Parts: sequence; C-alpha cells; structure tokens
Amino acid sequence: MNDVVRVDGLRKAFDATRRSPGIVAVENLSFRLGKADAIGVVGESGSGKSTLARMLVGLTRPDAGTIEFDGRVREWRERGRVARLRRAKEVQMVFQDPYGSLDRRLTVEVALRDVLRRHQVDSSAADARIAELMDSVGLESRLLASRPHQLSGGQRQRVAIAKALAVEPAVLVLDEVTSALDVSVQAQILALLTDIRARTGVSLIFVSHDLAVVGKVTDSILVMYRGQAVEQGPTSDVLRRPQHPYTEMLLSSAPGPGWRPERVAELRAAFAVAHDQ
Ligand SMILES: Nc1ncnc2c1ncn2[C@@H]1O[C@H](COP(=O)(O)OP(=O)(O)OP(=O)(O)O)[C@@H](O)[C@H]1O
Repeated sequence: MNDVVRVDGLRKAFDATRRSPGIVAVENLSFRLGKADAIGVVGESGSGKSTLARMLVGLTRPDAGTIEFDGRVREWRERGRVARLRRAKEVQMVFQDPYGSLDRRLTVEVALRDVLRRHQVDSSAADARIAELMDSVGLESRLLASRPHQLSGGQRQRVAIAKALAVEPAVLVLDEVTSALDVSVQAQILALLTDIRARTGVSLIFVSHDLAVVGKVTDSILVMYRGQAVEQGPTSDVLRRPQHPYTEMLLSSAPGPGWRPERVAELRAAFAVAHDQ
C-alpha cells in the first residue's frame, strides 16, 4: 500500500557553527504512515518532538533528510498560491493551546469562513461546509456566534480541529492536543479524533509526552530520546514489551496502579548507562 507520509533520515540542529554542532534537536529520524493510520511520537520535554512536528508541517526546514506526502518529496523552495494550497491539503497541525491558534477577536463562524475563503471554497458552499464541520467535531451550531474566551477548553480544541479539517488534509499533526485539558475532556477529544479518522480516512500523528494517552489511540509508536528514535513498533508491542529502558521508564513514569517512583529512578539510571555506552 502507498504510504501517505514517508520521512527519511530527518535531521535538524539549532545554533550550529563551524566549531560546534549546536543543539541537535532531531537526528536521522525515519518513519512511514499509511492512509487512516495513527502514529504516536512520544518523548520527554526536549526530545525533539515539536521540532519534528514543525518540520512535518513546513514551519521548520530540516538540515538533511526528506519528507514525502503521497509520494511527492517536499520542496522547500516552492512558493506561491498553488504550492501553499497543495501543502495545506497535505498536512495540517493542531496545537496544545487553542488560545494560541485561534484569533480571540473572531467568532467561530468567522474563523471557519476565513479558512474556507483562504482555501478557495466558494462562498455559496461555505454555509453547508461550516455546518458540516461543526457537526463533525460535535459542536452545536449556536456556538458559531461565540468567541474563543466564551468557550471551554475542550470546545476551543474542537474549533481548532474543525479549522484544521476544513481543508480536508490527508494528515493531521496533533501536538500535545490534550495536555491542557481535564482527563474526562481529554478522553472526549481522543474519541473524537479516532471517530474522525474512521469517518474521513485522515492519518494522524500524535505528538505527546504521555505514552499512556497516545497508546490508547494509535497503531504504532515512535519513542524519541535526544532527537533520536530509540524504539519504534506496533503500539501493543511497545506498551506490553518495551525493548528499550527509556520506553519502560516513560511507561513507569505515568502515575497509575503499581506506580513506584523509585522504579522510575532505577530505569532512568539504567537508561543513562545504556545510552552513554
Ligand atoms: N528555535 C530553537 N533554537 C534553539 N534551540 C531549539 C529551538 N527549538 C528547539 N530547540 C532545542 O531543540 C531541542 C528539542 O526541542 P523540542 O522543542 O523539539 O523538544 P520537545 O520534545 O518538543 O520538548 P517540549 O515538549 O518541551 O516542547 C531542545 O534541546 C530545544 O532546546
């Protein structure tokens, strides 16, 4: 089957000079994603997840490696309207804090209409599309008149998802989309994304520090440590039989039944030894 996304040998360093390699945020990273598949990219703060997400959506240019959407290698020189529209349909991103991505002055309706206009959906079709989008993210139409501050955190995140879906992208990158939400709202948003994936065939890339959360909604997992993939595989294998001490540490650091902080410390120490060898 054709891959919707192919990432090969991606690398990004910041502040590199002739004398120093700088901070290597992502190093030799590769993965594949099929249509309607969901992958989780997990790691602690600073592991390079956001840098990877930003490269995927074209906000940060890699130093090396390639990103392909549907067999087409991303070209960084391309400019202009046609390239912009094509990219928008390839991939969209939803961020942790919808406050940051939603314009506080705009009502939900104006924000959605704006995205549709920018992507050349003609205005006669826009009303129907807006109703469809609200429905698909489980928001009542009365909320069209609301501004971001009049919505709950979960509702704001639904609006951000609707905006991302407006363009009918092949891939959604979800960067810590549930981290700022209460546990029950978190579960609703994850269920919504799983439902959207089944209905539309969109492929999902969940970027998160929380292996347990990502484990509930993905087919495969890529574990990042210091910019590198230390483990990659089907979600059930990674959760049940982690191969790398770092993955085991991430699994143990989620407080839950049987959680023992001293075990986390032990695993962290074991990982540091394995990594420095
Ligand atoms: N614009 C930048 N300039 C310099 N260094 C950067 C920049 N962006 C990221 N880094 C560094 O690259 C490394 C990876 O950062 P990144 O934000 O990708 O990690 P992360 O896993 O997403 O962490 P978090 O969850 O805290 O956002 C870190 O050491 C970070 O300090």
